Amino acid sequence: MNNKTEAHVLVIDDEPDLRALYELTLLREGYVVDTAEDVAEALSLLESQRYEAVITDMRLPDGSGLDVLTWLDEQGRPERALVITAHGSAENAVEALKAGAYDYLTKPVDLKQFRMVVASALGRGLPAQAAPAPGAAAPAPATRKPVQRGPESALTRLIGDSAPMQQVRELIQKVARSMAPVLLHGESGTGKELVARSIHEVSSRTGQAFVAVNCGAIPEQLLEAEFFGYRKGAFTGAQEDREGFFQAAHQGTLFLDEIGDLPLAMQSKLLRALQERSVRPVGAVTESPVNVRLVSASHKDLAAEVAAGRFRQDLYYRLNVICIRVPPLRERMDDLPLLCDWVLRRIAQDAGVHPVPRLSPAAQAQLQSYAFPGNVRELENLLHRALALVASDVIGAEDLGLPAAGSMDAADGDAETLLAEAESSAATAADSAADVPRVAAVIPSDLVTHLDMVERQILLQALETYRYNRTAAGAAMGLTLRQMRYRMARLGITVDDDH
Ligand SMILES: Nc1ncnc2c1ncn2[C@@H]1O[C@H](COP(=O)(O)OP(=O)(O)OP(=O)(O)O)[C@@H](O)[C@H]1O
Repeated sequence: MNNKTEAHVLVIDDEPDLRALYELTLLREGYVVDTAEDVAEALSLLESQRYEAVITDMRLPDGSGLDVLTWLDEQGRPERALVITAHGSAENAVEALKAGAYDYLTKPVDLKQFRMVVASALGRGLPAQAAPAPGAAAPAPATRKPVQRGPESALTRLIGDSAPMQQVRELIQKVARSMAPVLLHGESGTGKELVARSIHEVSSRTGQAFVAVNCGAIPEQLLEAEFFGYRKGAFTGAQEDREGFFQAAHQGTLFLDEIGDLPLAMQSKLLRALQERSVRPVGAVTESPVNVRLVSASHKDLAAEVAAGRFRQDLYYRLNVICIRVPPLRERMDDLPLLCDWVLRRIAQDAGVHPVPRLSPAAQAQLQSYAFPGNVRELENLLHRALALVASDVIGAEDLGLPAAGSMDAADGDAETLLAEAESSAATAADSAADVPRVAAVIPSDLVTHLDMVERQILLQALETYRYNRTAAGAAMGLTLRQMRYRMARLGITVDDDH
């Protein structure tokens, strides 16, 4: 029995047997329980009493569980809501999460899972049997990104006051209050992992594990073992029990980066684990429940991947309950001074350099006019390199190793400074196409992604120039319509009509 709790829980269900079953299960856990059989009775109890959690059936005689959720939201009530949905009704579950439910359970309710989900909603420890198998080794570190734990929280490290970043921050705070899966969409280097980590740290799971996995970095034949663990002797080389990412992230958050890279077979297994909330290690006979909050990310347009048959629609639906778009740096250039400042301070501190070097006005102007196809990661690399090369404590434009003016059109306000500073001819908007090969003046940390981004920019530019006529835009670059279609699909570019 859980003795640290006197939590009040309200159960709403019109079936007397189920109501009694839930009540009894919760009483055994040491909670104080009230029950209601419809929306009206539930609301009258809620008006006179605060609860820590409300568990409601979706279908009720005088309305729906969503009515209770809406009421709680409108009243600004702090109760965490759990919704019980009919079996196979993914729509209901997604709808409930979008309406603000903390989590959902599917009928027929598995009592072990029921206890686990309620405990999680109440921020309590979980039943012992839900924990990973005792003695199981942690997953192979090679496939886990190192956890960077600094004194500052991830949210504090997420620099930027621009409107798009403020929006991202608000969404982080909002989604951290529930268990709803979150899909982060954004180009490489925009800070998706930092956002995922922030969601974890703001949520009640903060003291637990945050496990970050790059799905594209794991060989296909190892995926199942890495995700779900394995038992000793399951295959040659399995010399001990080993837990997978799911067990390692138990009670915490699992961040699946580049989820679009998972092969279809693994997508099915992942979907099953999410639906059942339990995993079966390779070579094990039974499944064990896991309580994991999932955040996934992709730089690909997953909807386009679904349309192309490369990503399971049902999995996409499950992952994409809440989508946060992490904007590219070029869409939030207002944040550049703050970011430069922060990055320079950090690099100088790590390198023991005093005083922290500053950027000359010319260097600032040049950065401001650069497109940053590799986003914040590219900015970091660029400043790292500049700091290593600079002889004084002022970083000049020449230390950045960028073309005289970036691959993007010079920002209006900076054009004069750029003209004055650049020794070579200044770029104008008309020069930008000719500048493209110079985008890689700084050696990219990930060439393939970098080239994809460059290609994407060129295709978009051509499409815009030719009013989204793919045949004309393709022809201008020596591509047939077929080749153009292929490249656009690969890079997730869509246009409305088939021109
Ligand atoms: N808003 C930001 N403030 C401060 N640092 C940031 C910000 N966004 C990104 N960074 C830094 O940029 C680097 C790349 O960020 P991160 O790994 O989160 O990007 P990502 O979108 O997950 O990239 P990828 O898709 O390639 O994995 C990290 O060092 C991160 O700390």
